[in-house]
Amino acid sequence: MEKEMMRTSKFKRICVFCGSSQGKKRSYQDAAIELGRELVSRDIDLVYGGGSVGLMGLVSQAVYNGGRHVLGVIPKTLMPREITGETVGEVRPVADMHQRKAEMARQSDAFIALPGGYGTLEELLEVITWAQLGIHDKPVGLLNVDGYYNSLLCFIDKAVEEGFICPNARHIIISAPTAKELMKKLEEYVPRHEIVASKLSWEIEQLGYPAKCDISR
Ligand SMILES: C/C(=C\CNc1ncnc2c1ncn2[C@@H]1O[C@H](COP(=O)(O)O)[C@@H](O)[C@H]1O)CO
Repeated sequence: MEKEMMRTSKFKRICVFCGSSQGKKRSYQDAAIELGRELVSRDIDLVYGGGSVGLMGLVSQAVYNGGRHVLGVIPKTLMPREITGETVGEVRPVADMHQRKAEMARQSDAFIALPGGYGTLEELLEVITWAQLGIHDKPVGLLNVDGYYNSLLCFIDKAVEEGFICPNARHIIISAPTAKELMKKLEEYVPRHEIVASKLSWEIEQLGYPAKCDISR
């Protein structure tokens, strides 16, 4: 009870998308560990794609070492240790990649993408699209370590300029260079975009979303 009153964040669980590789620069690895520690310092639990490979292993180990709960959501096909390594904390096996993304989203109050490749980009763009459509109203953060995502952010600005993303929807992505700055922005985030359809009008059962969300607008 006392611990609950001292809670330093409005988020209970954050989903982190990140590379299954470590990347070439030490700064990417340091940022994954720093993000894990930042979540711990704010009493936030981790949801992620499971396993110990790449940045995924570093962020999950940092959160686990800090005493917070770690939930790895992993398709059964990727479960063999030789593919993804050991998962610390709780492992939730799911049937496929679609179920994994729905379950990671359902379990989390916000999303953060660290540097990564195709898998990370796909996960990030999907939760942004879902926010735009009104499937969820959870904040989406981009940890832009050493400017790794500058070209993606420029591309998104170009899409706004060219009329493919509406200016208010540009604000769905919250970016910052450090975990501390990003967490501060995520805590303060208020959606500005028009949603296409209310969360409740989506196929809630199919997407696995609870009828009521912890984070309200
Ligand atoms: C492809 C390789 C290993 C596969 N191992 C993975 N284990 C767990 N989760 C994974 C794996 N690969 C992708 N994911 C998910 O996508 C994101 C990382 O993908 P990226 O392409 O490396 O950015 C991550 O958030 C997971 O949810 C050999 O490297």
